Amino acid sequence: MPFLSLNRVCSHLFSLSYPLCALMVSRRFSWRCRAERVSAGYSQLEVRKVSYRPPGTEQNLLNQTSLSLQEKSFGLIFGRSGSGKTTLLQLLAGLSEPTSGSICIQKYDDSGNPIGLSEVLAPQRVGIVFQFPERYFLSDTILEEVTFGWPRQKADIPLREQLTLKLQNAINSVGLSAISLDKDPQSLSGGFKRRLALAIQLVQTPDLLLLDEPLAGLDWKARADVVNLLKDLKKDHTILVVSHDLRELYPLVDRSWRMEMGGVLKEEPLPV
Ligand SMILES: Nc1ncnc2c1ncn2[C@@H]1O[C@H](COP(=O)(O)OP(=O)(O)OP(=O)(O)O)[C@@H](O)[C@H]1O
Repeated sequence: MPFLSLNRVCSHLFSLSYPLCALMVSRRFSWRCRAERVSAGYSQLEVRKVSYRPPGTEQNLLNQTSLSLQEKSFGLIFGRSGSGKTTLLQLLAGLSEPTSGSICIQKYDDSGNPIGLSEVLAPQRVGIVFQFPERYFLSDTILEEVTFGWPRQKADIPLREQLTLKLQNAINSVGLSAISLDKDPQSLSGGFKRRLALAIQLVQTPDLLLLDEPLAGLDWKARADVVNLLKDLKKDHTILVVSHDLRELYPLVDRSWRMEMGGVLKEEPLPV
């Protein structure tokens, strides 16, 4: 199969002509820019006194955990193995329910005053990349992997337009646009597999991106590559990472917390 450009892919995927795809994408970009210019204030992820005890067990894995993370900033949770870091990410992603406490998004005006009530963080607004995400790739091509579960021929024009834009944004933002989308995901290098794992989440346009040990198992070159990518993604996304690789991620970090054994979270500068 020849190299598939993004425009070609869009038309192939949704049965549209290339000029129509290009028009849809450029129109959407101009709407987006206009919408961004008028926005004011900011929103913040707020975890409020969350405790978690798995059903049928006697012990809390998380105890009165609280944190807040402003949009478009980078938070890092570190701490000993088994302290509860991944458990917290799972709660944020909606994979388990807190036993008590709340996880929400609060909006603020430019002076830092809360606007209205906080909203519960819906699972569909969160993207999570697990440790070693490449182990969960299912498809034969990058395109199928990123668009897994999408409607094919039957989608109406507005939906096709929306999906085309999402695909283009996700592929561009992780730097995969120079790679043929018909490539087998398993043939990619370690660093590019991580890029693909991020694109799979970004295509859903999440408000919050959660990453569990994003540098684990990569060689030094791929690690540097992923750190640079995260630095770029931070400009447009709110990112919360669990990692032991403190030195490499240090330059990106806006806020950090230590998870102590027993699931107690404390805000603390990185010990590097
Ligand atoms: N469903 C469950 N039921 C009971 N115990 C659990 C459950 N899930 C996790 N645990 C335990 O909770 C503790 C915290 O696990 P978690 O994976 O969150 O730790 P972690 O800090 O992410 O560790 P690591 O850095 O090794 O990934 C561990 O002791 C784990 O065995």
